[in-house]
Formats: sequence, C-alpha cells, structure tokens
Amino acid sequence: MKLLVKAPAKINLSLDVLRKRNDGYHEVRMIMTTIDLADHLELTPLEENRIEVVSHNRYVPDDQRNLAYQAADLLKRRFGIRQGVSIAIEKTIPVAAGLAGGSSDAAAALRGLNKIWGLGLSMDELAEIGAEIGSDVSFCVYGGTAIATGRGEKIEHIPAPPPCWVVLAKPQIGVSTAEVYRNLQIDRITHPNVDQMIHSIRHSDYEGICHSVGNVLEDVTFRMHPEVAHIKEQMRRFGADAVLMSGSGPTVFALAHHDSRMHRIYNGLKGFCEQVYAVRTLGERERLE
Ligand SMILES: C[C@](O)(CO)[C@H](O)COP(=O)(O)OP(=O)(O)OC[C@H]1O[C@@H](n2ccc(N)nc2=O)[C@H](O)[C@@H]1O
Ligand SMILES: Nc1ncnc2c1ncn2[C@@H]1O[C@H](COP(=O)(O)OP(=O)(O)OP(=O)(O)O)[C@@H](O)[C@H]1O
Repeated sequence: MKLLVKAPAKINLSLDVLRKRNDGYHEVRMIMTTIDLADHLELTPLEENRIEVVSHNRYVPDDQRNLAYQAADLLKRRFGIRQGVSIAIEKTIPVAAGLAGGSSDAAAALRGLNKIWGLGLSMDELAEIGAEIGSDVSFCVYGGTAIATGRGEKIEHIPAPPPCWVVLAKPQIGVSTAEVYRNLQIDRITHPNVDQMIHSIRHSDYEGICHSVGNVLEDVTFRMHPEVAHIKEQMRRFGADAVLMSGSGPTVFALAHHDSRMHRIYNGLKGFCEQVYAVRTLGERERLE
C-alpha cells in the first residue's frame, strides 16, 4: 500500500523569546499557522528492513540527516518495527528558509507511518515523539494555528485567522537557526505583543493581526544579511498589509487581503528575488488528521 501525505509549510505571525534556558534552547512564545505551500511525501513499504529517502533536491540530504528519515527511524526503534519504508519527497517548500520544511516532512512521515504500520498513536503522542526530532515538528504534526511555547513543542490550538494572501520571498542565502538564536541579545529585545495577536485572531480581526505581527529574530538575521531587510522594505513599498520575516529567516512574507495587492507585491518582488510564492493561509487543523 502506497500512502500520499501532505506536508504544509508554516509561518510565524508572532515570535517572542522570553529567556535562554539551561539546556541551550530558548524559551519562546509564538503564533504559528500553516500555509498552502506544501511538500508531498509518498510512503511505500519495502520488503527489506531499511529506510530509503529519495528527494531529487541537491539541498536535501537523502540519508539519516533527513528529518523524515529520522522520524521513520525513531518509530521503528521505539515500536520494534521490522519493516522497511521508501520515502519519496516531492520538495516544494524552499530549504533552510524559516518555513519548517524539514520539520513538516518529519511530521508527515510520523502521521503516514502511524497508519502504514498500524501503530494507533494519537496526534498528541505523535507530536510528543516529533519533539525529539526538532522544536517545530510538534506543531507540524497538527498543522492549523497554534500558540507554541516551551522550546516550541508545547502546542495550544487556536482558531484560524481570517483567510488572506501570503506572498513569500526567499533570498538565495541559507540561514542557520542555531546561529540566529546564538546571536540574539536577550536584554535588547523589543517584545512583540503576542497577546494582542491571539486576541485579534480569536476575533477574526484582520487589521488587528496586521498591526501585531512581530519577530524578535528579525533584527539578528537583518544584521547578518542586510538583503533580507531590503526585501521587507520592498514588500512594504508594494503595499503589503503587514510584512514579517518567518522563523529565523531568511524568508520574508507579506499579508494581503486584496488580489490586486497580492499581484503587485508578487510581480514587484519577482524582479529581484528568484523564489517568490503567493499562497493562501490554511489555518484549519482538521485537514491533516
Ligand atoms: C525559529 C523557529 O523555526 C520558529 O518556529 C524555531 O524556533 C526553530 O525550530 P527548529 O528549526 O525545529 O529548531 P531545532 O532543530 O529544535 O533547533 C535548532 C537549534 O536552534 C536553537 N533553538 C531552537 C529552538 C529554540 N526554542 N531555542 C533555540 O535556541 C538551538 O540552538 C538548536 O540547536
Ligand atoms: N526533509 C528535509 N527537507 C529539507 N531540509 C532537510 C530535510 N531533512 C533535513 N534537512 C536539513 O535541514 C536543514 C534545514 O532545512 P529546513 O528546510 O527544515 O529549514 P527551516 O525551514 O529553516 O526550518 P525551521 O523553520 O524549522 O527552522 C537543511 O539545510 C537540510 O540540510
């Protein structure tokens, strides 16, 4: 039995860091939501007891470094599975972009293999296992819209924001999440208003959402790569309702309510940025279950 599984990207509408923890991670409080930009995984059981990953993407490792491989390996070891699997990844989400591409592939592998191997695990159990692979994996198991706390693995679901366009632009640079967190000066942070964001989402208040976007990692990445700040400036100039860097970057996204505005931002950015996408928000959770 072959199984197709969808792995959507996420954006952070708000990302605050509260403190550095003793385990080297940072205590965060962020609002994440899924968007209609997705990788697709095809899972095929294998006769031999091994894990195979095929992605045909030169930026994505096809071995045990692949997060989808790690998801399969973790389930196999934890539940004593003696079957193999081939994981074909059709990659659409830009790599090392701040959009949780690898994390979402891992989450999709967990969801799919739970079915193929008949493990009967709940979404909460899968999310807990996902946290061992990476901080963003738990959210990606559920998708939807959520408040993420702890190091990102504690998930509280909230309603979807009102649907809108998300125009994404990723410059041709890779950003290391670890390095961005390392360069963050906690005592110099201007904290975004995460509560205001939650309030606006709960009240379906699009303007309120646009006013309360914020990401404390922006300044760090902007200092390391000024071209990312430049993209943000351009998106503003083309009339975005709100602009923010996602995660640790370097992808910057613009929110737009009207089609005409979306087209203007998309076409404007296409001029000097190779990877530009215009997609809808996908904030509902049920679709992935
Ligand atoms: C930037 C975000 O993508 C926002 O959603 C996440 O906070 C990062 O999630 P992720 O890429 O899944 O991160 P992980 O793979 O768990 O960690 C990568 C590295 O980022 C740093 N890291 C990550 C998460 C966190 N809360 N504090 C950290 O300091 C750590 O140095 C860690 O070694
Ligand atoms: N399935 C995968 N897809 C993409 N990258 C992967 C995958 N598995 C492992 N990687 C590795 O992980 C690195 C980070 O890629 P990824 O696309 O997940 O970053 P990201 O979008 O910044 O993630 P996050 O937003 O969670 O920090 C890549 O450079 C790549 O080497």
